[in-house]
Amino acid sequence: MAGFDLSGLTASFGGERVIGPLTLNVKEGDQVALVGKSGAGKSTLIRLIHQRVDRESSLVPQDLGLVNALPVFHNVFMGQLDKHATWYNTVTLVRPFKQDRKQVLELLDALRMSEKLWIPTASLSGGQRQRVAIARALYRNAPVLLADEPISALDGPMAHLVMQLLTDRFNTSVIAMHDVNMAMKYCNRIVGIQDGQVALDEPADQLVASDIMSLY
Ligand SMILES: Nc1ncnc2c1ncn2[C@@H]1O[C@H](COP(=O)(O)OP(=O)(O)OP(=O)(O)O)[C@@H](O)[C@H]1O
Repeated sequence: MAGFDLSGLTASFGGERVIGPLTLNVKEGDQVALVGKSGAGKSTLIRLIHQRVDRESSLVPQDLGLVNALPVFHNVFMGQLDKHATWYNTVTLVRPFKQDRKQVLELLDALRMSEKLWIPTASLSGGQRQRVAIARALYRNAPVLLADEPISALDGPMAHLVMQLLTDRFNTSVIAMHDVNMAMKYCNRIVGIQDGQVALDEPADQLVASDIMSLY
């Protein structure tokens, strides 16, 4: 599976509908930026999509989902936990295999933090922690990337480096983003969410920033 076609997506909290019913058809090659004001429903939608496509996706959740007590290596390795036998994962906890160390190190190098390989995740900065979650998604290497504000804690040059990496490595993605200019630069389709509904769905090259700003 590379794309997906989901319908009947709904979510409610305390009896109040915050998403849908909503239909989203994402084709292979679609790099979708989910935009919309705070509280519009982007994170909830990413979670709903993840529930449906699950193992076919690499997820970068907004809360990152890292295990603070474990080193960076192990947090990145978790991206492939379900691809290995239990014995392999258990051995890795104590003595990681050479080929995995090499692969994780290459990813960290691409994210400019190879020196942090064995550092406990708890002692990293916010931007470094975000890059660990990104490395875990890259390591998983699933057909679809689902990412919820993956560059929110990164400085300008690092945000560009990460978006370039993500769009190079994942042919199909749904990325919730607040930065409209970054969304238009790195994604080829813009989906605007307003009050839990799709209020805009256009190719990025047919929009200007002010078209998107009307959602805010
Ligand atoms: N666990 C929850 N319990 C109750 N309400 C929730 C919960 N999660 C989200 N909501 C509500 O659902 C709506 C959509 O929230 P969501 O986090 O999806 O928005 P968002 O567009 O991702 O916002 P942001 O850009 O601030 O991250 C909001 O009104 C929010 O208060």
